[in-house]
Amino acid sequence: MKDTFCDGDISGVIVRRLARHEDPRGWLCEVFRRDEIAPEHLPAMAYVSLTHPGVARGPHAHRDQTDLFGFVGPGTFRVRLWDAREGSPSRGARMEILAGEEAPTVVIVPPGVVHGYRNVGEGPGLVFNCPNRLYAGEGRREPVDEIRYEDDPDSPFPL
Ligand SMILES: Cc1cn([C@H]2C[C@H](O)[C@@H](COP(=O)(O)OP(=O)(O)O[C@H]3O[C@H](C)C(=O)[C@H](O)[C@H]3O)O2)c(=O)[nH]c1=O
Repeated sequence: MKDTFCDGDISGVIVRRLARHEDPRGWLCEVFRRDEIAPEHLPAMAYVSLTHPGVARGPHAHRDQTDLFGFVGPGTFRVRLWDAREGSPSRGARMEILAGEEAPTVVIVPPGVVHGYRNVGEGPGLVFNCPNRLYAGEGRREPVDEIRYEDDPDSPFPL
């Protein structure tokens, strides 16, 4: 397992800062559009999770799934990604992104890229994900496509 990483862009990771359309009622952000997203990234489902202040989710990786994370608030997250993929042109690269209420952002994470995020705000934070694969497959009949590192005391992926 690769265990030394340097700051740098990770091949295939897309970070899209969202335009927030504000008016006296509040704001609106487009999250994704079929005419602006690669067909292979089109979502198969969506979920939303709430994370308490100071708490992290991940680091995880997927063998086949691409994640499309949306950080639009409430809350602020420190997102970290690592490229440990054999043969990747950016193997050894790591990225850190601050995202959430003040910086609405979509992060597209290709298969094999290790990723996770920590709520670095003062209150609970919401994140949604629109992955391109169904969780546990059709009818939830398949093994979950997920490699979890959070319980590895020697994990080279600190959140
Ligand atoms: C993702 C998912 C989870 N679940 C259930 C399974 C567990 O009973 C509970 C919590 O799931 P998990 O511990 O996997 O949640 P996280 O640790 O936040 O992981 C998620 O966020 C990290 C950053 C990831 O990258 C994973 O893709 C994603 O699983 O929700 C479902 O029922 N459907 C789903 O689509």
